[in-house]
Amino acid sequence: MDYFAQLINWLQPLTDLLGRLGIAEQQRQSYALGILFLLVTLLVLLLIVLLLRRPARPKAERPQDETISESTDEAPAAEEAVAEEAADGAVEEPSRPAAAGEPVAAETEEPEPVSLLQRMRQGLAKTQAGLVGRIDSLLSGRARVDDDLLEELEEVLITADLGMQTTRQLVDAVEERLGRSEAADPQLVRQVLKQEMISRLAAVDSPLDLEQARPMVIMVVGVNGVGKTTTIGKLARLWTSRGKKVVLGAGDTFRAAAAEQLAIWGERAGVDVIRHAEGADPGAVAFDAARAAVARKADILLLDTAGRLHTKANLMEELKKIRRILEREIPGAPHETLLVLDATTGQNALIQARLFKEAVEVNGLVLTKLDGTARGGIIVAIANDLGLPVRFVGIGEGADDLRPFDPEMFVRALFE
Ligand SMILES: Nc1nc2c(ncn2[C@@H]2O[C@H](COP(=O)(O)OP(=O)(O)OP(=O)(O)O)[C@@H](O)[C@H]2O)c(=O)[nH]1
Repeated sequence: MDYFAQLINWLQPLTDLLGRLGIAEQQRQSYALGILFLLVTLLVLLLIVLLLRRPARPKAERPQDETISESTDEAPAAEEAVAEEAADGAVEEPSRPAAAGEPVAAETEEPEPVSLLQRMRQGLAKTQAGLVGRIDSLLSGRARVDDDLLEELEEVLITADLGMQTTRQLVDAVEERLGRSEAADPQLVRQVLKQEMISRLAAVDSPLDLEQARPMVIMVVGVNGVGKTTTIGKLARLWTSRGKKVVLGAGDTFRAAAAEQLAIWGERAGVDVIRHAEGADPGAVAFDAARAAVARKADILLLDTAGRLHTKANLMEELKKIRRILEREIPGAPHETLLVLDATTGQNALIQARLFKEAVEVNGLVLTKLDGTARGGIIVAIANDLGLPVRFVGIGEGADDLRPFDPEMFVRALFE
């Protein structure tokens, strides 16, 4: 009640003013209260409007300054020239720009919660259990290195997808370095295997040199569903976060969703995607992508290709044709032909690698889906048998789950 009396007191000047305006005395207080209520409501509304109109956070800067419309500028020239190479002239679709204001950079700034080694260990947990876990149980309780132990070791390595050739070499190395003496400590077997695996992987290891050309043209090949498109998206993200200007070419015109999937990755990474209509000639995409990469002064052109069986000669011919088109547009291109292999397919990945290597000049490998398999030992088999460097490994579906391959870290993640 006191409060009400006080309020009436505060409103006295307003009540007086209403009196001067000729409002009857009985109505002055209710008018004054009504006016007060209106003013408070207006004030609250004003505050809400001001809060809603607060300026948005500054937008993340796009890694490249050219607009996608340039891609359409080049289209006539590109189509004209492609018509010579490709009978079925493709229709250029403008590539998709990054969504306006999308905080592209924000995603790349996430703090690394666990160390690289730790993350690699998590990704390789299944292979760790299937390979090193089995080696450890084989060695536990043994008193010496003898024929039985070596035979069982051979079996473990073969069933863990290290392949005949690599298994034989590893077992021979153990035998050579430890002998079959009474004194040899079986626990040393573990040490020898670890060192041998590191040295075999390191012997063919060579990180991808992105500075060898500009634009550095990377053609990505592999069978269906191994993770080519995903790998390209992850690489685009990785390299743009390191200040490289990347252009993507959606050369998989066969699978309906492939170009769309690549466009989404392109948007996330803030890079241009050169794409044509579904079913178009992949050679035409390669041509336009090469032209666009040069025109836009890109550091890297990543070209996706449709998944194909290594056994289909006509599809392998198509890859050769794409190579020729790239080479004609950019001398030396493709500078890297990256073969993507699905680690979960084990020995089949080794067969694919062999056949792709014979058909097109594969320079490097990407092993994906290591997180989903106990067959990660296949990496040692492929690198050792084929003498090809593993450039990257996929240890999850997340955008940051593609890691540059480091032989020592890989083997340490398995053994330690
Ligand atoms: N767990 C896991 N999944 C992955 C990894 N890399 C790719 N994938 C998944 O594998 C599936 C196939 O990947 P895509 O990139 O579409 O494969 P693609 O080779 O382009 O397929 P095609 O166009 O059919 O040849 C997707 O669901 C990816 O998320 C990885 O390292 N780990």
